[in-house]
Amino acid sequence: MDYQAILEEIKNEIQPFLNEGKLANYIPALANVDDKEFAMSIQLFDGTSYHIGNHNLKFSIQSISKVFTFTLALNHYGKDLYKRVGHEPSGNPFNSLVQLEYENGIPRNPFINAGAIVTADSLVSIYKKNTFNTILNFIKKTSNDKTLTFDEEIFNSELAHGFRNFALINMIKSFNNINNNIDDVIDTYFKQCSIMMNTSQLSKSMLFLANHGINPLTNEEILTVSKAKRINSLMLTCGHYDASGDFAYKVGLPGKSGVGGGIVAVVPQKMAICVYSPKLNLQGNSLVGTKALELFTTKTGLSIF
Ligand SMILES: NC(=O)CC[C@H](N)C(=O)O
Repeated sequence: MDYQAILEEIKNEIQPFLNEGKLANYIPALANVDDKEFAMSIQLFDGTSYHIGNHNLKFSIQSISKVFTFTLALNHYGKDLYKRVGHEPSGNPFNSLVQLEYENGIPRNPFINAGAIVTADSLVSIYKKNTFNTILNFIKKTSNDKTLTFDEEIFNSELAHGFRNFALINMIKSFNNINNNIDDVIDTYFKQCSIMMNTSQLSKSMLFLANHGINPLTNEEILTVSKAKRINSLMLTCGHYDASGDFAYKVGLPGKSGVGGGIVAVVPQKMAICVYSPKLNLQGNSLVGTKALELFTTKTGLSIF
């Protein structure tokens, strides 16, 4: 298949949609980006990659980081982790508080903010003050890239404006589902969200999920087959919050979005894809990113269905 030609077609066809959607300005530093930006990368198992747009432009990975932290936590705790965070879609916005009280501080899944905060807490229990470094090193390993860093300004901006996340963590703590100091946990969570990557690095970093847990570029086992299956299914059912059904319907791939405008998607046994465009739809997922992935699976037939 001529992937480069397909990427060119997609770039042409998404042009009208670049005017739609809205930047995530509830974290003020996230709005300091060119809102018409578009980039897309495809990474195959043999090391070949295809790109369109500004694939060297780094953006804040935001909730895409939740895939990495959940992978780390699942590796460490196994099934016990599900006592503290579930694996059902929430049907609610990513930062919603309502369900959490009814459900006694047990977040529905690890990809909504509440679930990612509990996941971060579970990692702080193991790695203490070294938690963020452990997360960053893990992403460096999966992407085979030692240069990754986080953006201090975005981190501080979220720390200063993350009222929702402070409400979530306090509510969860009141149900005894946070074991560590709130500031240490929230610090870890905001830092992981502020990690900066481009579409090329992110597509590489997700390859292990397309290959039964083994990074095909390094042959390193990141996860067992069974755990890789679980994470893919969580990405399919929960990776786009209350638009997960819509994403599965239109795109038909396990995927994870972030409010920084990135989306990663996994084509089992074949490739990982990342697309970036910062303006978001109403559910907080990249509007053009979703459209581009829909065009990709329509043109190539490469959906899981
Ligand atoms: N959906 C997202 O990417 C949300 C992450 C963001 N840091 C927040 O907590 O609000």
